[in-house]
Amino acid sequence: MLGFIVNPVAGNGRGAVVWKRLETELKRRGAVYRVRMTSKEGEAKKLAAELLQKEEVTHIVAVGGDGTVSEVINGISESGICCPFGHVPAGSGNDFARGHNLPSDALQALERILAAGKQKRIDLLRVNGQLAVNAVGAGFDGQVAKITNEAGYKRWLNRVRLGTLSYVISMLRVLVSYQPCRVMLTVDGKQEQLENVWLIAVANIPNYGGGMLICPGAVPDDGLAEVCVVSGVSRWALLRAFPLIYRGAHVRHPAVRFFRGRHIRIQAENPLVVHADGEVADVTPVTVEVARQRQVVSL
Ligand SMILES: Nc1ncnc2c1ncn2[C@@H]1O[C@H](COP(=O)(O)OP(=O)(O)OP(=O)(O)O)[C@@H](O)[C@H]1O
Repeated sequence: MLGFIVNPVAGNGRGAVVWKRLETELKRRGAVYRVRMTSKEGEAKKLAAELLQKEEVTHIVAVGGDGTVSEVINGISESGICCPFGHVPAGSGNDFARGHNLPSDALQALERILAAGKQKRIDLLRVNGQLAVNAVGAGFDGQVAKITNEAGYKRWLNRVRLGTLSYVISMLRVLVSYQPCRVMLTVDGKQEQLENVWLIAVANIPNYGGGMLICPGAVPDDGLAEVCVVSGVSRWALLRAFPLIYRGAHVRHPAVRFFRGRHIRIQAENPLVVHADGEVADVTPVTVEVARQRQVVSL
């Protein structure tokens, strides 16, 4: 039986709208399912584990954005029950859906899940005892995630359906004050001493932060993470180069380097904020490990 976890506020209310369409279709088909609506942050994780442990649910579907996907996958993992996962995107960024080529149309996504045709095992990233589905980042973007989640303007802008603008405001705030520092990056035992590092992004899929192609070579089921390091660039050169990331054209920029591996250790001169899928998860030093082929996804 399918169990749906719905975040009604995802995508500035799109979650509730998408669920109405899905519910109508499920009823039309006479499908048997369970549904739980989230009422606050962190609840999707608990609800996913409960559906698996207390109901006869065998397949969990997250309806929402990347935050909901991340919480549900962590809930499945903590339940100790192995189950296929499906996703109907209804968020603002929907990087997970993009990274796995899931249909953006809700009914098409549901159709694929119900057909239970193509399923694939995907890698996940483990950091500080939790799983990230898309990416882990340290430094500049960790700081952006931190101040956005703490900022009053995020709630206000979400209310007027301009949630993504809060990240742009935070990015500009961090850009003027951020102090790049020396980082020791160890990828599968190989050490690299890096100077004036702005950020280190460890990704399982190419896209990040609502469509930036930070790690264009990341493959979600190859057992490896792609690591993007931005270093040795001035504040203003970084700002000028920023739009390149939306096309993945930053790969040729001299300030950008890439690594690939399974076991990534980040140690920095100053403690750097670390985010996992946009939520603050830790500070450096930190280890990110590829949890190989951990989750079955309906595609
Ligand atoms: N009823 C609720 N009220 C407020 N926040 C909620 C509620 N239910 C879930 N949340 C929180 O909403 C946050 C955002 O959800 P989600 O990431 O799914 O949508 P999004 O931010 O619009 O999409 P994306 O991450 O793809 O940009 C999550 O961190 C989640 O914990």
